[in-house]
Amino acid sequence: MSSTFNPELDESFEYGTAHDLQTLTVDVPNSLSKTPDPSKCFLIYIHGGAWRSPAQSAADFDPARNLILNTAAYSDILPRIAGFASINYGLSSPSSNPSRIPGRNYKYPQHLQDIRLALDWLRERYNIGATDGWNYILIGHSCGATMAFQITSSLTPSGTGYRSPLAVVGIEGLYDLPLLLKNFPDPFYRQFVTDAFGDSEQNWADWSPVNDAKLGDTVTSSTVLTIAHSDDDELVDWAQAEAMKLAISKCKGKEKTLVVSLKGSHDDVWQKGVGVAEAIRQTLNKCYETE
Ligand SMILES: N[C@@H](CC(=O)c1ccccc1NC=O)C(=O)O
Repeated sequence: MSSTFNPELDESFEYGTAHDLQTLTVDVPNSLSKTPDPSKCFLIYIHGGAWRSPAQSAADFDPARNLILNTAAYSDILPRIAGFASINYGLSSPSSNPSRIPGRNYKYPQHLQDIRLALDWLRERYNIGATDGWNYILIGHSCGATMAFQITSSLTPSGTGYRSPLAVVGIEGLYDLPLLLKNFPDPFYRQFVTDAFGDSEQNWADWSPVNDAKLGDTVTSSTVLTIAHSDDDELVDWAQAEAMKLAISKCKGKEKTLVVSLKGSHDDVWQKGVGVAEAIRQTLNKCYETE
């Protein structure tokens, strides 16, 4: 018997009907059992793009997924992977020129509500993430990393019908929005934060994962929290990763914190795929290291 993952289904589905970005792509074996195999987990990706770039989408996960599936260098982690999913979600638009297209003028927490709908859909359809369901790892790039951590603290309290993710992987993530704006005075940064979160600076701090007191109460002590960042990132600095490391060190799961140093520019890490794939490899190895 080969343990190699052989995707039979690579499809786009609608997880909602409010607009055309409520879709996700799924890549799983057709015969996937509802009964989970505890030696495997699902990889669920949340793309970046500053909550508003029309150029980024669920397809951002393709280069890393293809590397993992087709490159001998990743054959060590392939047996751990039950499938891949990648989520599209509604976007913001410049407040100076608001879009009239449905799903293009989002304000927080609408983006996050779409992520939750997508996860609910995966849970209903494939039993991914249900209390008795498949294990999963949430992976996010840039603002996708922000949302991966934000959504985790609403999924994990008992009674939600979800199990804790095996890991949360933040790549080139935004974790402390006031600090980001302080370190990057270019008006573009303030603009995209305002477009997504409105004018209230308090709101920016409240939504920053570094200030999420619930994260530590909700993840289990075995949840791996990965902060991956590249020295070559020209758009987001290490100060974000450092701030999140400090915040995580106060969590119950701190012994499972993993810091991964990547190479390549902010967008190289997903466009070339090596950075995202490498963060996933190290995370999976950490998740299963005690076996
Ligand atoms: N390529 C994006 C820029 C972008 O995504 C970005 C820029 C600075 C800091 C973070 C960013 N994205 C995070 O999700 C754009 O064209 O809007």
